[in-house]
Amino acid sequence: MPVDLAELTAEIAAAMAGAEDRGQVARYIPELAGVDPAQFGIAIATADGRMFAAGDADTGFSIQSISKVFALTLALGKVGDQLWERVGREPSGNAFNSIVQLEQEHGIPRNPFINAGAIVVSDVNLGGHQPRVAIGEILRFVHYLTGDDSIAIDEAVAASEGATGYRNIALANYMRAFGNVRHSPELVLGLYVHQCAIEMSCRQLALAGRYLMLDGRHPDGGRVVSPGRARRINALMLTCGHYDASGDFAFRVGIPGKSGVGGGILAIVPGRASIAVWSPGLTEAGNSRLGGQALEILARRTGWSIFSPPEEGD
Ligand SMILES: NC(=O)CC[C@H](N)C(=O)O
Repeated sequence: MPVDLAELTAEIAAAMAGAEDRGQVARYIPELAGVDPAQFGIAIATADGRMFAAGDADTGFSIQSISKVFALTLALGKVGDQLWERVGREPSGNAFNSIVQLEQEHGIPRNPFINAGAIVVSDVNLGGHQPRVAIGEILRFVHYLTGDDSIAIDEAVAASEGATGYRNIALANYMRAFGNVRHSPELVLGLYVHQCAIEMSCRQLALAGRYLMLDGRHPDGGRVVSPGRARRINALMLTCGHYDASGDFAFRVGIPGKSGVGGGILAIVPGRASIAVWSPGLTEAGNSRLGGQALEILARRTGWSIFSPPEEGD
């Protein structure tokens, strides 16, 4: 029998409201340290155009590394498969902000979803312009995907990370030394911290992810990316979207997902659903603790793991 998604989202939100171990809110970006960990939201946009939401699904949060999905989509649109000469496609097995592999691997980051890889993607998206121009382009892309022009950048979060992001400054400079960052690190990071500081609610994020469940199509009929590209972005989300906990996420949930240290996760069930969950407390690996648990329950109850055979009438 098909699952009632209205009931299920409400049930998951209620279970998460009472959860005791909620993880730790990110502290290394000062502006994020003050976010109330008691919050939880979930929103599901389905392929047939319905939306189910529960909990704090309309509260805005910092999407942080989830922005790497949209930035990657734009960069692939600009340089196509040439991007893969500068960024790999393998899980890193290291923390999101690790520098350790870069020396051995000649300044080529393992994948576009760790910070080093996303910084190279920002270098591509900068394309000789001022950060302001490239930031405008990413925001316009998100407006187009959601149909919501109210989505904006939280300038306080961007400034907070810009002032304290010493690891990212190190990563950008290190890759500059290898020639894999081509603009000034300061300009590239200007773009990077602003894209991370985009604020969205679960409902908005679920809308933004729809092209990835629809084989690259915009729900309004246009094409955002080719089917093959949508498939590959989903593959990268499954293998690299949760950093060194990507294997565990695939094991427990079995759905492509991209997390951010703001506590959000965007998860894509190809052909079925674009899901956003948010709870600010994180695991040690920097992924939303309750967000991961919520998706685990959702996948089990719906049979939406990509490793499950499709059920008739579902
Ligand atoms: N995992 C994340 O969300 C990291 C993004 C954050 N802006 C950083 O660069 O550290």
